[in-house]
Amino acid sequence: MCGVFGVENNKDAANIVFQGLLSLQHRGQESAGIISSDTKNNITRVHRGMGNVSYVFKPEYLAGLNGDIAVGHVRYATGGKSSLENTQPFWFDCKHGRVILAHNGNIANDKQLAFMLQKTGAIFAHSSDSEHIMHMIEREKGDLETALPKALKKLNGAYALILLQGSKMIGVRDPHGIRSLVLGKLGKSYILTSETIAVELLGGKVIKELAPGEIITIQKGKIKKSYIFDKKDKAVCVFEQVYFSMPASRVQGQEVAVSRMAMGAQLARQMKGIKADIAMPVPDSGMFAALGFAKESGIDFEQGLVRNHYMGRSFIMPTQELREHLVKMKLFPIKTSIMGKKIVLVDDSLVRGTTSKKIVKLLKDCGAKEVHLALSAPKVISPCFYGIDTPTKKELMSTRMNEKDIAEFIGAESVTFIKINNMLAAVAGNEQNKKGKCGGYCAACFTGKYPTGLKV
Ligand SMILES: O=P(O)(O)OC[C@H]1O[C@H](OP(=O)(O)OP(=O)(O)O)[C@H](O)[C@@H]1O
Ligand SMILES: NC(=O)CC[C@H](N)C(=O)O
Ligand code: SF4
Ligand SMILES: [Mg+2]
Repeated sequence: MCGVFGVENNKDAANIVFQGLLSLQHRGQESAGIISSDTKNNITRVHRGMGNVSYVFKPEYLAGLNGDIAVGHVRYATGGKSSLENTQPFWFDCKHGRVILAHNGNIANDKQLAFMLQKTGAIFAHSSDSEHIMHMIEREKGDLETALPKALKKLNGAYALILLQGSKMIGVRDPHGIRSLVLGKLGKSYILTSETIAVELLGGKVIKELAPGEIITIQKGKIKKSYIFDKKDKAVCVFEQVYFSMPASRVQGQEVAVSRMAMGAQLARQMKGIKADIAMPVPDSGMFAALGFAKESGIDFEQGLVRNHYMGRSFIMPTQELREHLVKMKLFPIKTSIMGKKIVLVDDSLVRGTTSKKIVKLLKDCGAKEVHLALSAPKVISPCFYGIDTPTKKELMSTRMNEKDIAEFIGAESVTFIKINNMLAAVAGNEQNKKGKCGGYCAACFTGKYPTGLKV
């Protein structure tokens, strides 16, 4: 995950980035940073810290970040520990002058790269995979824009990058387009960011989602160059549709809320004939799937769980202890809605099982008669190496248990996962899905087939 946001040609650059990061907070809660440059006087200003955006950027820090170009990052660690030293953006003084880098994604061959780089004299200042990208660029001949595609071809993984060099802002999307990058316009400034909502909330206009393998160079309000440096089969992360993105954002042109409702409707068709009093969402991310389920099945939608919005997302917390604590603290039951009811509980996904176990118990403690858990994502059976922290198979509940065992373990009457083709049929860019392929989407965590050819 992680969120990136860059803006150029704007006197209020850091403040715009700050607002952009606020709207991307759901993509990374561990740390946040902004680097701005005053390009006339060649001054770079940096502020990074652990915690949420509004906590890190107290007004006095934000006020000190003046400049006309800036980039920001919210981090969900996947490579290297969750620490201040790994908080992005990073800046480097190198043969290309001062270069600033923000990365969403994960480099799967980072260990091999690190070994090679260190052996040949590299000194690392960070322990995250993102630094390796810059080292690789620096080893290539030519100016930054010449070196960039040569270096990127040596990476195996997923990346949406924003680089700043003087008044230039460069955006890169990996050859499969696994991670997203959106181009927007705000007055005379261009924006590059992870989600459409971050542009639109500021009153800007979304121009396009960058194409897989696209590099775009923008300078002083003008697009200087845009080309495809490497094109592979499109494989956009389907989990953006399932869980990561804001429902109001568009992924491959389709509003995420629409995709989630369609997934819920597909689930209802799969579970046709189920007898229940209410369809209840697990907020937040299960909300639209439950709505779709209720509409399609005719079972009443009822919100029996209320989320505390002052607390973050549990799945992206860095330790199991923190995840368990957060799930416990963040959902309140509405007892009147729950007591004596047969409930279809709709959530977007079951990964480690942390959420489901706690919630089913909560509902049963409040007097629910039956709980049938319905998931709008298929079984997660393989780790993600592209920017999600599910590094080992043994952490994934569906690799150890079938539906019956999971139901027993979490205390539910039944558990149903959406079938993979039904999920893919619900999302946009799905022409090939009808032929039974994951056309346009990466679904490796459900299939074990990695678009970049990784083997586990
Ligand atoms: O099986 P698990 O390992 O518990 O992971 C899956 C759960 O985690 C996510 O919720 P999260 O609390 O992160 O975010 P949300 O509030 O946006 O739903 C997701 O929506 C599922 O509820
Ligand atoms: N989730 C992400 O995009 C993380 C970016 C990078 N791999 C890091 O750990 O900082
Ligand atoms: S493996 Fe899963 S979470 Fe990772 S990029 Fe692919 S679809 Fe997304
Ligand atoms: Mg959830």
